[in-house]
Amino acid sequence: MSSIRIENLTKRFGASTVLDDVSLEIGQGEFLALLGPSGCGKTTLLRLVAGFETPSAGRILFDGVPVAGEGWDVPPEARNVAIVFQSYALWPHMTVAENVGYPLRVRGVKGAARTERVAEALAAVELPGFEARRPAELSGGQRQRVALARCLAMDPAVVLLDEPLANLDVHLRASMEDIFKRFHARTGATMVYITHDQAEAMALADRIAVMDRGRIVQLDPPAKLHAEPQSERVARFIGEGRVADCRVVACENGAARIVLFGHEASVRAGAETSRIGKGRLCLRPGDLAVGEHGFEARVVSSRFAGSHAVVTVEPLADPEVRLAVIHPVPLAAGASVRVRVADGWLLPAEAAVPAEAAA
Ligand SMILES: Nc1ncnc2c1ncn2[C@@H]1O[C@H](COP(=O)(O)OP(=O)(O)OP(=O)(O)O)[C@@H](O)[C@H]1O
Repeated sequence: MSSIRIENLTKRFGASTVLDDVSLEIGQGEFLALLGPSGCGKTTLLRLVAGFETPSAGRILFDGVPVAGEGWDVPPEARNVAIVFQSYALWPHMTVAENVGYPLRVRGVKGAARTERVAEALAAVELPGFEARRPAELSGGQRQRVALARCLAMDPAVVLLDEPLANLDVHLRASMEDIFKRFHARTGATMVYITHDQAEAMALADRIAVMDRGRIVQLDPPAKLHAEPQSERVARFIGEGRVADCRVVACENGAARIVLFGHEASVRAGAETSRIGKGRLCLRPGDLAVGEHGFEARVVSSRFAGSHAVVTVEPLADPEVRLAVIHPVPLAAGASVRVRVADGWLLPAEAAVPAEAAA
């Protein structure tokens, strides 16, 4: 396993800057997810780490040793990096055992030693006994597990995964998430995992780097990212967050009293935040409750989600705002309700600009 240090990395293609002064440290054996909308630069960052692209500025170090930038350009094969793509990239003419054993063959591992390592890798991804099959005889999930087993056999220091579950259905994704976790525990490899699926990133990663237009806009463990978004953009991107204007009447030691649509409520704030006046509040569906108290609102629509419903409401005090509320059952459109603020997160002051104005 290697630590990865990315320093002021910029990548331009012609006139467009695809990565803009990105700095990031990934610890030895850490599982880091790169999360962001299509085109934000995730794959480009991964390709730079792998060595398929060279930086326009900045540098990349593995275990403190430069591999790219400022005159350094260690080729991909010398970086001990394995890559798992969504397309699996298995050789169709080879058996599963030959595919998994290929990196070992290249390194000169022969005979029983190779057979043993292949069997071990296949057991780790729960495909024992599949050695003689060809990729065409496998399901999508099984192919992806063979690709992982090939990675495992290589014993890489760094594993880069580019949306490896994108081609799989929902059920397979869940079971593959478990396999990735076990794979990570077994190899101890440093893993960088690209996804635009936040649930996947939350389920797998130690930390998540949220990217937006070539920059990292927040880097935090999943729970903190969800609970304490540092900008309006992240607040909206993660966990169906909605943002509304509020008035802060008291704020200290991580707790704030706010007035939202004429009603007072207690919410969370950054420990260092102490201000009163105008504020912007991030509200997740689970932060609100329909009941006997709270601000008046009208139900716009309801979406049934299995164990509960997500009800969209518009406050009477500001019908432009749409908020989502978790409720046991769907509610009829047009119904009058009261909504209580049970929790919420006061966005840091520097984030209190509308997303459009910040764009
Ligand atoms: N070789 C290239 N030449 C020119 N532009 C490129 C090249 N590679 C990527 N880009 C551009 O860089 C931007 C970022 O692309 P990148 O593939 O890194 O995004 P991404 O976040 O991985 O997106 P997705 O989730 O859709 O894969 C895009 O606008 C893309 O068109």
